[in-house]
Amino acid sequence: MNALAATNRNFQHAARILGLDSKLQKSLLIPFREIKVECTVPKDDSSFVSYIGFRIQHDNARGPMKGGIRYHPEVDPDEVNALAQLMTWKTAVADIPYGGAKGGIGCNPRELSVSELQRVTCVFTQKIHDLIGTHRDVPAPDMGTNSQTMAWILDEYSKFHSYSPAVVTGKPIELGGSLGREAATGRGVVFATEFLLAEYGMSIANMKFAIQGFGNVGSWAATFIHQKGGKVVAVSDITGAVKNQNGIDIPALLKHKEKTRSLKDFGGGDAMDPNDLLVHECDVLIPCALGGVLNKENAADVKAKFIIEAANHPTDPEADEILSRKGVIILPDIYANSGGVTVSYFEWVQNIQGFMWEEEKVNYELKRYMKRAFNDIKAMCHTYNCNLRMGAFTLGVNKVARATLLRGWEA
Ligand SMILES: NC(=O)C1=CN([C@@H]2O[C@H](COP(=O)(O)OP(=O)(O)OC[C@H]3O[C@@H](n4cnc5c(N)ncnc54)[C@H](O)[C@@H]3O)[C@@H](O)[C@H]2O)C=CC1
Ligand SMILES: O=C(O)CCC(=O)C(=O)O
Repeated sequence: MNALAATNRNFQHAARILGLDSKLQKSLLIPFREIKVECTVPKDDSSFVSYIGFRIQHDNARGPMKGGIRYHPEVDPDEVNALAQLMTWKTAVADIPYGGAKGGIGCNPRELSVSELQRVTCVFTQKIHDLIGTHRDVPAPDMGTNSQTMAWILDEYSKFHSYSPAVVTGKPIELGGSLGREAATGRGVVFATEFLLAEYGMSIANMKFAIQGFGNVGSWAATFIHQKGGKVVAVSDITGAVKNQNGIDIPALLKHKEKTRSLKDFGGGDAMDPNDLLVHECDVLIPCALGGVLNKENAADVKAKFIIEAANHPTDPEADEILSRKGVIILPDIYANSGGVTVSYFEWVQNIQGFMWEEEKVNYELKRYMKRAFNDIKAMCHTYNCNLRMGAFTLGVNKVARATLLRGWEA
């Protein structure tokens, strides 16, 4: 099932539970605006290459639209649309004053030089600069992009408008980025994991974790789990996978990856087939890479008792049903990975105030927001007798529906 169909299905299920008016349901699903642009840039060898870029602005009932920009060869409009919609529910679950958006360019950043990436980013920004803005739509990093990408967007945007650091978040600290944003999604994932495990009288120490993806989110999540005494028994990324039943030395793996840009040939574990990571023996599985990786082909073979959705939309609805029948507890993406956008919100607030917070304050507030959202989701699960995904969806959809109605929406 494609990402958009799956996301719509979860939304419709939540809307039915909430008893939302059918016309309002339809209106909430249709994106506010869909932008598709062609980005042609010279390569370093002077030949030209063209990419399609998207920015889908899903909803702005609760505030400016917010969400990352992804550079990946598989970016397609339906997937960006689904990810934009997920941002709308995520910002509502986190209770931060934003709507949802997402962007993407269908390129492979691993095959482009730094100057080629800069040119693609600048052309994309030239095409969308009129439609983003501090109080309109605020991009951030996602897969394949990082603080440098945000610095280029900020620079290009500022050529058309006044200098506006709050037009993007996830920036370098030197340009008004927030302390703690780089690690925030992984840190939030680990807070969320602790809150969930505590419900079952468990903690991270000595539990076994398997992590798919070792980029921004995966590497920070692995680092914090390792620090808290959890055993990361398997890690994979696009270059390969490594396992060690006694727990991988994560700082050593980070050093190896920094040196070789790969997980291959790491001395502190055995190589494994990356396709086996999701069904590896562990207590907690944390997908931190692509969407749709848990599906009807592999769900029955998952060994984990808990799945923490650090990636966006890693579990399709068929897998959801299979896993639920097996008794696997899934902490959904729109809550589990909301630490990133929550600290993006803190960054935006700091930029608007022209003030910088200490990192301790950022991390303290992040934990507080994540705890509140967890309790709010639990309350919805209790009210509607539903699982955590529907608890999070009903929480998010209800807030957006109420804001839409209060602003005067009429059928
Ligand atoms: N960066 C952020 O603040 C946030 C990211 N997310 C989500 O987290 C996920 C990861 O994002 P980032 O860490 O930022 O991206 P990233 O680009 O820093 O890292 C992605 C990782 O996934 C790996 N990967 C790609 N294809 C793979 C495959 N087929 N098998 C195994 N690994 C594969 C890459 O090698 C890399 O290690 C995405 O789903 C993203 O939407 C969600 C919320 C915020
Ligand atoms: O930090 C942000 O604004 C958005 C991060 C993001 O794209 C996501 O949560 O999926």
